[in-house]
Amino acid sequence: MCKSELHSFLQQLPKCEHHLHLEGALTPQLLFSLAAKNHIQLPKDDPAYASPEALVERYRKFDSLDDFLGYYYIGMSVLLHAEDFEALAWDYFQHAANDGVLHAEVFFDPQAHTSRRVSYDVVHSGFQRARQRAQAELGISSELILCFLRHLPPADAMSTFEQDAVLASFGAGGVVGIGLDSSEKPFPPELFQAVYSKAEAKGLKLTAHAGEEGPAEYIRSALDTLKVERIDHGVRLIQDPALLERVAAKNIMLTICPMSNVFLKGVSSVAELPLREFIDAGVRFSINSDDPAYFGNHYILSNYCAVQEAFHLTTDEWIQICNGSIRGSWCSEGRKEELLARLRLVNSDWRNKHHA
Ligand SMILES: Nc1ncnc2[nH]cnc12
Ligand SMILES: [Zn+2]
Repeated sequence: MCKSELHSFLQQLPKCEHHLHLEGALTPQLLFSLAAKNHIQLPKDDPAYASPEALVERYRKFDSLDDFLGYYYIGMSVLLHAEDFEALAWDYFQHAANDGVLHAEVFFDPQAHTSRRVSYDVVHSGFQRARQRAQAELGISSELILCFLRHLPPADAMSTFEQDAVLASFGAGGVVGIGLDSSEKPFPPELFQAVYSKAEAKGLKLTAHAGEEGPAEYIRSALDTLKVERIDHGVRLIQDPALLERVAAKNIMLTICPMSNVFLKGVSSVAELPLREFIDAGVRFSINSDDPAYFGNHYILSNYCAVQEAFHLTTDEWIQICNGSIRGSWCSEGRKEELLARLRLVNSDWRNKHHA
């Protein structure tokens, strides 16, 4: 629970999450229980794997994206069966529901599983079951975004994209778009132009991580060469005023992850993020949790609260942020209307209570 007076308002806002790695929702508790169930030996030479508590302590000391990614890829080695992927995603959706998420567009990393001989169908079917359950039991609509790992060769991304099971999951299979993640430097977006161009031809939505640790130039390249309509993170946009103006004019949405940036030492506190500058320049952004199980259990509401405590936004500014985040979502127009109606209701309730 955050300290802000606006906590109940922030809780009730109809949230859309656009930047959440399902594998990053693997809590140390679930990690250890799946390791035991699946007889996976966790690294013996790293004291962090002595217990879930020791792992939580280690996660507090990440010093960079790559330091985190080392643990992220070891963590997911416990996921073997469709029911494991389902349990992982279901755990996330329950947190999301508690935090007032009504729509979630979630990333997953197929190459990190197929390279361990876990088939795409196993991964996808587990996530699908959790998505259906989230819709039926929690009222959360969701989409999947298939991410390519940029530290692997672009040819690997292409051969993943072209697998029959992958192609079959686009559209009705819940995969609405593609993304690009993992170590940002030295893997500039343009390396992946060919696979993005194929995805565009299939009508998929396009996004990419850029400007998290990498330079603003990576944001420009993601826009120019990959033709993305969103940028994941994008905080380094502040270093290039002309590009910032272009992003604002084109209504490109940044999917910002405040607590992730603090945990991975991109900034020393949330207050250091250029959010005031983005708001003043008309840059659209949504607020997200990235890998909450690795970043102090800061799910989306906790990220909203951290932003409020750092920037003291007005309720009108929050309504603006949520409005942009709904409009920038990749759900149907009908679903957007439902979410916007909910937002109007929260706004009018708040006004009635506080301006009566
Ligand atoms: N924050 C992040 N940046 C890049 N790749 C990731 N994969 C999971 N989380 C990530
Ligand atoms: Zn991310």
